Parts: sequence; C-alpha cells; structure tokens
Amino acid sequence: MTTIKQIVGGALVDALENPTKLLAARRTAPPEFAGMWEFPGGKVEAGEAAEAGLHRELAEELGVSVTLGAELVGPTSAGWPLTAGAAMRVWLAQVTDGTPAPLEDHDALQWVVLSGPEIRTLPWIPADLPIVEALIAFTGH
Ligand SMILES: Nc1nc2c([nH]c(=O)n2[C@H]2C[C@H](O)[C@@H](COP(=O)(O)OP(=O)(O)OP(=O)(O)O)O2)c(=O)[nH]1
Repeated sequence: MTTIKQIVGGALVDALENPTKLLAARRTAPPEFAGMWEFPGGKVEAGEAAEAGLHRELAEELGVSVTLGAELVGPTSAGWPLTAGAAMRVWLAQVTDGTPAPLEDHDALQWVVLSGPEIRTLPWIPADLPIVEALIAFTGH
C-alpha cells in the first residue's frame, strides 16, 4: 500500500458568506517553490485529524485562529494531487482572531480579489492552479 503524504491548506477568505478576497502566501522554501504563492498550511502529523492540522498550521504560520467553512473538494479522497506522493485537502476559512502575518515559511501575504485578473496571474505553485480555479467557481466569481 502506498501512503500519500496528507497536506492541508486554508483558503482564507474575507468572509465565508459571500467571499470576495483570498489570502495568498508566498513561500520562502524549498528553492523550487521559493517565491511562489500558495495556500498556507502544511503536513498533517501522525494521529492528527486533518482539520486540527490545518488549525495548527494556520496558527503557526500566520498567527491566526479561524473558523473553517466548506471543504473545496478535490478529485481524490486525499484531496488535490500535488505530486505523485502528496495531496492536499483545502478548506475555506475566515479569521476569527489575530491578523495574518508571515511568521513562518512565507515572506509575503496578500489579499487578492477573487473576481479580478490578478488571482490568475500570480505565480502560484503550479499544482495549486486547479484549486484556485475551483475556488473561483465555488465562490461564484
Ligand atoms: N502548504 C502548502 N503546500 C503546498 C501547496 N501546494 C503544494 O504543492 N504544496 C507542497 C509544498 C510542500 O512540498 C508540501 C507542503 O509541505 P510544507 O512544507 O508546507 O509542510 P510543513 O510546514 O508541515 O513542512 P515541514 O516544515 O514539517 O517540513 O506541499 C500549498 O498550496 N500549500
């Protein structure tokens, strides 16, 4: 049996009801991803539920507490394929406490308008592009 590395990501939006903006985060490492934009998040730890892992990662990386909204359901049970060995589940999320700051793993954050052209021209990690499209569609933009 092959084990897929489970990654979780947060699509932080300005409001779960009627989202208009997404928080994109620019990675600092590893070199092949440095400078690319992504959904903040990371690896789920052994014995940890996916949602709990996402709350933990968002607190560590951005210093925020969030309420999770709907999952942006991907094509596999592990979510959206990233590489042959890793996949990411992604939830919409809204900040309930704190102001997002690039504390760990990122050197910039930006709120991008879901209905504007810029969301598609940001240099996302390539594997994230279908997720970005799904988010735009899911939020009705
Ligand atoms: N967090 C995140 N990782 C992504 C995205 N797209 C994508 O291909 N990845 C890849 C990059 C990494 O190889 C892997 C996530 O690992 P990570 O480095 O963020 O996880 P982590 O913070 O738990 O890592 P670590 O420090 O424990 O090694 O998934 C994305 O949108 N968000």
